[in-house]
Amino acid sequence: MLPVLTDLDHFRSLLSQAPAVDLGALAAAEQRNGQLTKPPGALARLEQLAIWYGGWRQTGRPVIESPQVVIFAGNHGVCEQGVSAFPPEVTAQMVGNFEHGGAAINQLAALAGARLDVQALCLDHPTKDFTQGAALDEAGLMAALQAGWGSVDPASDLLVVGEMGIGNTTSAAALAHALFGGEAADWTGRGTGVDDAGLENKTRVVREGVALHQSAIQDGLDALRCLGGREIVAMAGAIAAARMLRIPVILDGFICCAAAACLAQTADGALDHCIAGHQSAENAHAALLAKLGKEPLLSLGLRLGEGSGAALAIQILKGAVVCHSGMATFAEAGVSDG
Ligand SMILES: O=C(O)c1ccc[n+]([C@@H]2O[C@H](COP(=O)([O-])O)[C@@H](O)[C@H]2O)c1
Ligand SMILES: Cc1cc2nc[nH]c2cc1C
Repeated sequence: MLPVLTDLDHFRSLLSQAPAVDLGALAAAEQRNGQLTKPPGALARLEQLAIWYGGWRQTGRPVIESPQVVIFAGNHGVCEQGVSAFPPEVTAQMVGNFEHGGAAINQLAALAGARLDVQALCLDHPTKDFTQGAALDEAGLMAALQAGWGSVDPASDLLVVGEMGIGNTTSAAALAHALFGGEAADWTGRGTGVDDAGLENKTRVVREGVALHQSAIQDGLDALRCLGGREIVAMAGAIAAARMLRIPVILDGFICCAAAACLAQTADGALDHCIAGHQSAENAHAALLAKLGKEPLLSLGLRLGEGSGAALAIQILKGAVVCHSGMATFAEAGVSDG
């Protein structure tokens, strides 16, 4: 059962005492892997994925039966600074599209056999423009965290979190810059497709926003309050809830990874139950994945968000797990093991 979140310090303490991978299950999965009818290591990364998944699911012979995809949507005051190629009303319009089954994620979640949930977070009340003040107050941060925390189905066995939010690559870039330093330009990309002048303006916005808040940011949760959008905060809440429930997570693109980075910069090892589904085309995603120590499963140049790359990667993880749990051992199949 998931505890009810009381306040931010409660969340911090839950993160720091989160369950670890089950070492017994990990050993059992490793042992089974060594007996399967293939040359040692021939399934390469698929073998490591299945063992990792079994460790978190606490079994040496895991199955994936009930994946869940949750998409959070939020609106961003920083759009007033002209940081996106699209207008903010597209966020609510796309929520309608998700609800009617017309978006890419609807197709990809269905293909992966995943349940899809959509949560629109106060779309009529954008966060404050973070170049003017903190994006959220503490109550707003808590509410969005709680929305994510409460969205995870305890009966699911794999989680993908996705997002929709015009302007959110600016917020994600600011979070990465605040958490990992460097220059604003290192973390700022074209998002939905701003031109060169747009990119320059967006980089200025990221630089100014981070300069305004840096002294107030001690950890990832401070960063989320100052610079985050509600959908980014909610993704962090859902990823943390999945950890409490021992549900492995596949991370999506740049914005999802910025949310995840806020957890990693709040408690060591907070992303041990996560793998990177893909590397998106957003400029800084590769650098962010490197900071997280995550190797993406796919690199298709996607830059859609919505959890789409991670939903596609469910199929890779399913492939790993069906081989691991369904293959015969050398002894069972009567194959000589060399
Ligand atoms: O997932 C990514 O890496 C990604 C890269 C570029 C754009 N997006 C999507 O595009 C939207 C944000 O782009 P922008 O230009 O409005 O900041 C948001 O809805 C994201 O889902 C997503
Ligand atoms: C149309 C559209 C669809 C999206 N899905 C995720 N982000 C998006 C941004 C736009 C602009």
